[in-house]
Amino acid sequence: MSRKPAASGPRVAVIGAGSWGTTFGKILADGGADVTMWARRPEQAQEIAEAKRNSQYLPGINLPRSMTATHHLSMALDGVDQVYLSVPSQSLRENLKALRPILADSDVRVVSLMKGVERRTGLRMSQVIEQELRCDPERIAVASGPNLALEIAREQPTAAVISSVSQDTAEIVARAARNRYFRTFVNTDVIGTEFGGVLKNLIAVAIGIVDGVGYGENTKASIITRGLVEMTDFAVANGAQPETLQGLAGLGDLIATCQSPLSRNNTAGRLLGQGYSYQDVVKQMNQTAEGLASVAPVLQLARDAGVDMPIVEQVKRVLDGTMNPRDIAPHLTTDDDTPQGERTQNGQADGGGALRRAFQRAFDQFRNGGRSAGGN
Ligand SMILES: NC(=O)C1=CN([C@@H]2O[C@H](COP(=O)(O)OP(=O)(O)OC[C@H]3O[C@@H](n4cnc5c(N)ncnc54)[C@H](O)[C@@H]3O)[C@@H](O)[C@H]2O)C=CC1
Ligand SMILES: O=C(CO)COP(=O)(O)O
Repeated sequence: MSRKPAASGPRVAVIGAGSWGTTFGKILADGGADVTMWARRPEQAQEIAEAKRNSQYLPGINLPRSMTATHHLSMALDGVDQVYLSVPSQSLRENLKALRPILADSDVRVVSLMKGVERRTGLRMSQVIEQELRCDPERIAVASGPNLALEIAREQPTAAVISSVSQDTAEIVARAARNRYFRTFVNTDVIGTEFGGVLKNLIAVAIGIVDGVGYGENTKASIITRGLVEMTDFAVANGAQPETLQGLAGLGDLIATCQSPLSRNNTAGRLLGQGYSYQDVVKQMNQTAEGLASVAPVLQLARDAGVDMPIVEQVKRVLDGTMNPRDIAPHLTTDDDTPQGERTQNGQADGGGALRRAFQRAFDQFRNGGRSAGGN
């Protein structure tokens, strides 16, 4: 048996050996980390550990020799510095319950690779992690960006963003999760970074519907552009910074997911556009299409924040079978047709965020006796 090459980086575990978890394990191992994958199924763990393959999720890809795998959680987590989570979002909470006894009182950093919100609570994945592990948010990071797994597994050059409320954590994780084909940037806007990944899935379902019914590039470009406005309004109303949505986790991922036939959300939309019902689509998908479960909680959050999301609303109606996919448009056809400002529904550049920040700066300056309060 060949000896495992020594790692130069941190010891990490990746929980979930589907297409993204396994690809991220490869990214980390190729960057020098000592990686152990945890797979739910023993035969999958065995294939990764022994054959250095994950033939179901990454056909044709050779995994690094240094990467190993187990289906025993305690073995995967033994002595780790960082844990990366990549299971379907709706199963995260139950998985965290098993991790809690091992991770709760440690200083291990926990990184979400997922792009969904919890259907029952509307919580983002980092919020579910914080609740279930009862851990300091400074220990949590999220990774997002235009990251179609199979392209990265083929080592095609790609960028991503690592976000944490702690700049330190973001930088530590970004240093581990980079190599010659994968470059990570950092930010501290966790809300914007997570919602970017969640919301582009919903717009990708809409674009799939457009493809499925056979409409062309104008319809797609209109929906992508108005979709970005919808994403920005929603995220900003929920506390994000608008510029995050212009970055890799917003616009970048929107482009990748809407354009690629590799996208499962796009594929699900295409089937809906071709006339398959929601139930048929779920049966046909053998991988995770997070957008389908995120539609309802996102619309609820939008209603709570007073944000209109006409494109996401139409996706919901198609899923519910109450709208003909051929009626999909960048606007609701039932809308009143009063001309709207283009940039956002409020006619402001970022849903009011810039205005709010300007007020905050003026207020801080006033409090400081006319001196600048510093920061931004
Ligand atoms: N595949 C991609 O290109 C990317 C995916 N993501 C995100 O990564 C997350 C994981 O997605 P993928 O790896 O693509 O999905 P996948 O469908 O390829 O794999 C899911 C994995 O989770 C396992 N699993 C299913 N139910 C489970 C449960 N109840 N408990 C534990 N494990 C369970 C499956 O056995 C499989 O190993 C999603 O949130 C997705 O949005 C993010 C970026 C890229
Ligand atoms: O998040 C992704 C690319 O960044 C993957 O998209 P899908 O989940 O639609 O395949």
